[in-house]
Amino acid sequence: MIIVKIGGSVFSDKKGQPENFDEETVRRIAKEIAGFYPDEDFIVVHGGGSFGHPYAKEYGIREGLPEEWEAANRRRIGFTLTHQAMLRANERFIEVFVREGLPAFSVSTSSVFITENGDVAYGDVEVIERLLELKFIPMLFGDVSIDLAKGIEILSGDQIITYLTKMLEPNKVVFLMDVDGIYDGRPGEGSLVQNLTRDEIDGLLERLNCLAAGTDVTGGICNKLAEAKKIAEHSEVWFVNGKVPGRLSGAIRGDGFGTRITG
Ligand SMILES: Nc1ncnc2c1ncn2[C@@H]1O[C@H](COP(=O)(O)OP(=O)(O)OP(=O)(O)O)[C@@H](O)[C@H]1O
Ligand SMILES: C=C(C)CCOP(=O)(O)O
Repeated sequence: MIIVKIGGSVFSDKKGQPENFDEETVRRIAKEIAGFYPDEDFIVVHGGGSFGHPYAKEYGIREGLPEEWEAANRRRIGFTLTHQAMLRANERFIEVFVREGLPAFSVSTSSVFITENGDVAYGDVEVIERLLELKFIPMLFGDVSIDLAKGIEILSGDQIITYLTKMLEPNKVVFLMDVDGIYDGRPGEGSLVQNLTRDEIDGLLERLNCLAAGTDVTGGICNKLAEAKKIAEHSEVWFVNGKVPGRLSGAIRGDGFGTRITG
């Protein structure tokens, strides 16, 4: 089984118009997956991109539910609007995958996971397991979540993958981004790290100025690397450029170009 994360930076321009969707790129990614399906089982998780992130930021979802009624109700509205935006993104993905003959089936993240400060505290993976047995491609997405500590939260696609990896033990996890992999510095300034062991991640996190690296509400590259450290305990992890044809296929085959993290 392979878990593929389609990052928000791959399927949309996060600084562009709200809800812009790069259908061409998503179609090409679907075609690459179709080259390995059904011999290989897949779970696909997509990020928020220009769909969920603007609402999450505008309504301060990560700050949780305040005591005061008016402020809390504004945030409840924002919670719903963020989720609806993610459902619209998800619908676009499902349409493209189905058109390519792939039985992608939407699993609404906020209905199957409960978080505690943004990490999954409880998740029902049985539906996902059954879908896989029946040869579907479960498709999840970064979403809002009911949170045990804060009332409400954002659940990043990256955190979902950590949980799924622990529970389902895939052979490989591939993160698609809009750069060639993990850089030892900012992309364009640092060099591409092609091979990384789990033990080397802490040092890299220290060398990267994590506060400046990501601008979205779920922590950008630093969060991704921190999650990759947990994921690499159970599975090989790849970070590759989802905008470049063939890179996903290379990671799936194991001879790809990007960053490969081993345990
Ligand atoms: N050292 C680094 N290595 C790789 N990418 C980096 C680094 N520093 C900053 N970045 C930026 O991080 C971005 C990827 O993180 P981002 O959170 O946007 O990922 P994503 O998975 O595509 O998005 P989303 O969280 O919306 O799904 C890249 O576009 C890149 O410019
Ligand atoms: C902002 C929302 C709703 C989802 C965030 O998921 P991510 O883009 O995978 O971090």
